[in-house]
Amino acid sequence: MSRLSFDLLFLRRLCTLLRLLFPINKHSITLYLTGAVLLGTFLDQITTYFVGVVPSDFYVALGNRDSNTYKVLIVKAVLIILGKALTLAGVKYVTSLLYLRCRKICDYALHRLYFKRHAFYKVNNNLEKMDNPDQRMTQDVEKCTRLLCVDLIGPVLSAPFVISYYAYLTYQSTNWMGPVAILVYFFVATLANKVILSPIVNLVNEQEKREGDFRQKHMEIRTNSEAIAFYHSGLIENVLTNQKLNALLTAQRKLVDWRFVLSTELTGIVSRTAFYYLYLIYCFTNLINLSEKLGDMAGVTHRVIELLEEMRKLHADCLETERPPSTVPSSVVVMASDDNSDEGKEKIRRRDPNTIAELHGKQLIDGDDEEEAAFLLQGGDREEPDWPDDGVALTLDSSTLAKPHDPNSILVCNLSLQIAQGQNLLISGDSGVGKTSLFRLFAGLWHCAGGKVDRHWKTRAHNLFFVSQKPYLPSGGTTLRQQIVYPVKALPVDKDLTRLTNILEIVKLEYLIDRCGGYDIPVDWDWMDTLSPGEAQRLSIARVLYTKPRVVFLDEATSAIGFELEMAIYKAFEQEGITVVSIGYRYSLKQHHDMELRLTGHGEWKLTEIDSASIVSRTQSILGTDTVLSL
Ligand SMILES: Nc1ncnc2c1ncn2[C@@H]1O[C@H](COP(=O)(O)OP(=O)(O)OP(=O)(O)O)[C@@H](O)[C@H]1O
Repeated sequence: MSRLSFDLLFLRRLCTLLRLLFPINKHSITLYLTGAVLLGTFLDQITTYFVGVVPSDFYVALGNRDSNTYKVLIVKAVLIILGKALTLAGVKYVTSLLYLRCRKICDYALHRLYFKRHAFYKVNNNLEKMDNPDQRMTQDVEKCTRLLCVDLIGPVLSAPFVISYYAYLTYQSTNWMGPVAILVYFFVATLANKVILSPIVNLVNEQEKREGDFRQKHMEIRTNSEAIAFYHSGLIENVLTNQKLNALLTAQRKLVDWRFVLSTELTGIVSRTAFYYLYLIYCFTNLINLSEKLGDMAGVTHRVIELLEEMRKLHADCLETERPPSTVPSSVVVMASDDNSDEGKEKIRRRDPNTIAELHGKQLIDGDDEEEAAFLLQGGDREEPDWPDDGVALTLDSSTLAKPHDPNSILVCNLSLQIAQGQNLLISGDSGVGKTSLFRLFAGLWHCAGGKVDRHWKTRAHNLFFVSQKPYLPSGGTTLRQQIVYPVKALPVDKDLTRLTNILEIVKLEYLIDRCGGYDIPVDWDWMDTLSPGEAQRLSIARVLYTKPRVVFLDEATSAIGFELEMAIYKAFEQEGITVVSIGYRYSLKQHHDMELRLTGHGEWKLTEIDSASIVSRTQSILGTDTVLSL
């Protein structure tokens, strides 16, 4: 790991961060908020000055026994205290709004790069040297923006003025009341804190929970990155993750609003005790504290901007240029509705920004990512012409596959093969020999060490559908419909219900309809934890039957399902005209395939035709004729 410190690299990264958070244009809300913070800090300093000098006026009036001046001073003091309370609370409120805005901008920008194409797969699978990207996007971004907006911006920008001014005043006067007042302030403020803070405990609790949910979502993406990458569903995950972020920010906003009330009351007490000649000491102490915070910020800024830079590089070099044009991934979030109306298509063609916001959540940075906008807006538009189609999905031409970062560790050597519609292929071989890695190559997640892969179709779910070894079911609040139609985004469409029920009957999961209270009720249990491995596999198969891809890639996708149901599932694939490429060990699987590619280790392989008739008779002899014929 590279050593990060407070150096030129930090300054460069700080500039990147500032450019991201404070874009210089007339719509830049963060710039306006920073202006408001500065104005508030300035006003706060003025009121602090008056709070400091008003006691001395009282001394003069009391010494002269001047009751008229004393009365005027009382009114003046009350106004000053109110002013101080308001400015301090105002500064706190505006800095908190600035922090929330900056956090949102920073996380949205990182999410956009993270979920675009397969960046999340690369950064999570050690294909790029990047530790804990999830922590960088959650905790580190939070800390970095909080330190910058809440702790540093106001004091750093106003420090030169405040220090020189109070240095001048201290030089001119002295007063023994200072330490006593500070002590009184300390006791009163502590007492007031204790009483007034109680109601916000619940809000803090909620905020912590939301923080945990947000982190958990990123953990989920990290753990299931391969499955999600196979689904090419980065964009729907982006939407789901932003939902968690927004729930967290809403909880934080409530807290900020409450603290606004709180600080208005507290500052009424606080402001009674400021003295300008002690203020200088306070300012210096503050600056010493700030240097500590600046150090903290340097650490997290390195981590956050390093991730941003790495992902930008990844998109610039690897994901775009290392692929032939036909392999540009097309992670499209398609709406699971039959919105084939002319109006719907027209909206999509026009790239209506409201449609994007409606479907995918509003992105803060408009950006000029034409390619991304095109992907997002192609939803449902299946009439768009594909590439020339001769029924061949993929061609491997003398392809050599090796483990990432280890070109000498060859898994498959010089393989020439075509994946074509109507030709079911079984891939077999011992554990760890490279079967799943071949799927990674087919899906464009890994690249060839030699030879080439030609993709004849766009990598979309309705063309090529990958079902990974470990089923992936998005967690919390997900409806049954969303689980079935994944990776497209679910919309309640009544006319789909019969079809969904038929599919659930094929995979024998119809009881889930009752258990979930229908198709469109968000369930409050975790799908992965609650469903058995066999049920999770059957739900993954239901997705295939819903999507009806031209070719499905099944990585031991029926390993936890009984023989009879497996037969029924393969029969359903055949009826739907879905070509199957399976990885599996079971002998009985052979009868559903035309060819077998056997990986024998050390890069060697054997491609043979399968004699289905002899397989069926052998399976019959093992399982009994009646069982097989009845299917
Ligand atoms: N990201 C990675 N980086 C380096 N090596 C990897 C990575 N992913 C997998 N491998 C290694 O590549 C080899 C092939 O893995 P693969 O998952 O293709 O095996 P498999 O044949 O599908 O095994 P199984 O039948 O047990 O699922 C294994 O030795 C595995 O440890």
